[in-house]
Amino acid sequence: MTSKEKGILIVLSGPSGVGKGTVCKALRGCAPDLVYSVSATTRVPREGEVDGVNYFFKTREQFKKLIDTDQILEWAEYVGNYYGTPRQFVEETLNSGKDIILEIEVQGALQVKQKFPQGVFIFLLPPSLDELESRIVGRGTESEESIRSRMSVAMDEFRLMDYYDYAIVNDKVENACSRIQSIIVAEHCRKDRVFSKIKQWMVEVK
Ligand SMILES: Nc1ncnc2c1ncn2[C@@H]1O[C@H](COP(=O)(O)OP(=O)(O)OP(=O)(O)O)[C@@H](O)[C@H]1O
Ligand SMILES: Nc1nc2c(ncn2[C@@H]2O[C@H](COP(=O)(O)O)[C@@H](O)[C@H]2O)c(=O)[nH]1
Repeated sequence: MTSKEKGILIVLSGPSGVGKGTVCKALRGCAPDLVYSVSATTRVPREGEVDGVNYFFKTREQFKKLIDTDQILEWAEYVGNYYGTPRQFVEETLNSGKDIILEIEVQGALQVKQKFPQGVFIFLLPPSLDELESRIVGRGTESEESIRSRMSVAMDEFRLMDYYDYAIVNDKVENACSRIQSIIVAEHCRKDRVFSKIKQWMVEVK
């Protein structure tokens, strides 16, 4: 019997406002087979955000219960709110052979790296710090205080970039998208991933 090859877990991190969400949205068009993890958060929804689509919006009590019942793969507190990845959806997607992308901040990414060292960790960079700030400001969703906190957290995040496998610049959304797609294609060709399939052939032929 042939065992199904598992999908690849991809983590996309980068400072707030760099364009992770925008790039992921564009990826949906050019990489339709990629599955997107929807996180849980205690943050209040922004205008237009839909529960279950952008996030699963939770109270602090509900979020803590998810942690206590082992339903969260990783979680972190970011600028006063909790964010976490529902575990079951990620595991089921990988077991079904599909690739999944998690758009999460660095503390959570490091937890994922411990649990899935074979995952692919991508850090998205802005073309410059000025451009980063003008993207957060231009989005128009954050208070001045939140913008300051997010810019300050960004500096801590840059320090942890070394834990990532790839760093790509989001100069233009289409460039960032095609860079991520190239990484995914290359990762599928890594000999250790391909070799596990060949080993299965060897077992079958014996
Ligand atoms: N390549 C780009 N060039 C110019 N503007 C961009 C680019 N990518 C994203 N933006 C703009 O930057 C702003 C922030 O983008 P986005 O919300 O996707 O960032 P994010 O990294 O997901 O932020 P957060 O982590 O806070 O959710 C948006 O207004 C978006 O339109
Ligand atoms: N550790 C996790 N971080 C997450 C998750 N979902 C989103 N995030 C990150 O939080 C910040 C802020 O997001 P925002 O929507 O309030 O702007 C950003 O860096 C996201 O990538 C998660 O499940 N775990």
